Amino acid sequence: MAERFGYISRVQSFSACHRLHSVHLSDEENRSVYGKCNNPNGHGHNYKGESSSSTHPRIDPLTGMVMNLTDLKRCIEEVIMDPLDHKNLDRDVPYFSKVVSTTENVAVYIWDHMVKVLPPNVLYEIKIHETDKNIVMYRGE
Ligand SMILES: Nc1nc2c(c(=O)[nH]1)N=C([C@H](O)[C@H](O)COP(=O)(O)OP(=O)(O)OP(=O)(O)O)CN2
Ligand SMILES: [Zn+2]
Repeated sequence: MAERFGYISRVQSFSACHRLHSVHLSDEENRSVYGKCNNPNGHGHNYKGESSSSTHPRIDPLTGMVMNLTDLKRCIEEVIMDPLDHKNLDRDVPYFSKVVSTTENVAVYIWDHMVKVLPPNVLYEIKIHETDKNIVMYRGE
């Protein structure tokens, strides 16, 4: 039987607040760079994260799966929901105490933590919708 290849992905929404503020910039530079998003009291988002499988995942002929989506769900709970959902990213997540909580850096954070708990060569892309219009994709580069 010819080998088959498929792609899997799981979407998960999470809510968090943050403030765009870089420790490497002065207060005036922060205001200039981030504008309203530098408001000291922060603001919130209903983020939507999507974890997609690797570039060429084989469908196991015995199980019929690329990987069990239940395992991906458990990984998302551990890496995204537990540390990020209903949190203040800058105050509750140590990683963002020195890293500005842009959507790009949220995607990098999720990638760096998810790649440690998934089987090797499975994770292909993390896509984060910060708003309906602002979307970031990260592939581990
Ligand atoms: N490169 C990035 N730019 C911006 C980010 C980011 O993470 N990476 N984040 C923000 C702010 O967090 C902000 O909350 C999002 O911008 P905002 O203008 O509120 O969102 P929309 O563009 O969807 O708002 P509309 O007014 O409806 O267009 C800013 N920049
Ligand atoms: Zn924001």
